[in-house]
Amino acid sequence: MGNSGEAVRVAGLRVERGGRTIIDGLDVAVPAGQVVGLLGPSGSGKTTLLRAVVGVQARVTGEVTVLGEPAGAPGLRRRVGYVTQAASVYTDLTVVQNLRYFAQLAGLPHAGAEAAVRRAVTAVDLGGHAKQRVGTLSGGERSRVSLAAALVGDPELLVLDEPTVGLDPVLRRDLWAMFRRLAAEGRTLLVSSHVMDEATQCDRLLLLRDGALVADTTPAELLTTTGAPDAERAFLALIDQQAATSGSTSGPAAGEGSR
Ligand SMILES: Nc1ncnc2c1ncn2[C@@H]1O[C@H](COP(=O)(O)OP(=O)(O)OP(=O)(O)O)[C@@H](O)[C@H]1O
Repeated sequence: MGNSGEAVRVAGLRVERGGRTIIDGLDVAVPAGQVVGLLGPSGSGKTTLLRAVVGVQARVTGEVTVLGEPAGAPGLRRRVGYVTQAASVYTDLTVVQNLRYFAQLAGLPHAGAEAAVRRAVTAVDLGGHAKQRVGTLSGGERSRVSLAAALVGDPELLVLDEPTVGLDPVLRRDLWAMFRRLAAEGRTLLVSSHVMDEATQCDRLLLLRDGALVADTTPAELLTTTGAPDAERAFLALIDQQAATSGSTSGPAAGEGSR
């Protein structure tokens, strides 16, 4: 992984979407081999940042370095797995057919592909649905197929945009256990969520609000610095603190439109 232990480095990132500046001068690093949670309210810029990391976001300025290469570089295609919020798999194919296709895209040799597909199906607990057409799966099952599609090529960096939305507590727990396992094996996971209790499962937390970093911390540090009893209240406390200190200088920090 090299690159001084960083999987991702973002420097001076600025992103415009629909004529608005969504992110304005963001600096942040994601250490390699960790599960890093990207948390923040709806509209805070999580997806935009993830898209910049994966290299699919237009109108980006600044530097985004991923596994030592510029974001979106062709050499990263097989090293980075990205799971979007909307399931991006083929509804007319079965689970296994989808995964075989993604294995091919990832350039896996035929011999290794079947084993990789089986591993991915097991990892997301879809063994019982392997031969089912994706179009007939439930929403949660379908999003797990997307996750499996990203896992099948065994990428070094997994960028997951709210992978646990719509999943029941047991599945969420199991998926987080899998994220932890993947990190223990040396992979890096950048996972967005607005479920604050998921924060406790991360090694590091990046808290985003209005496209700016409110905190780059650990779950334990977040609780001690704020004195809050849980991640949700800690986040709210940080927002209040920030609004109190920066409200007069940085515009609408405590105002309406931040959702
Ligand atoms: N194509 C676009 N044109 C204009 N504004 C956009 C566009 N795409 C996103 N935005 C705005 O950019 C901001 C950040 O959006 P983004 O999807 O990154 O937020 P998010 O934190 O991922 O939100 P959520 O948790 O709801 O998915 C939002 O205010 C959104 O309305």
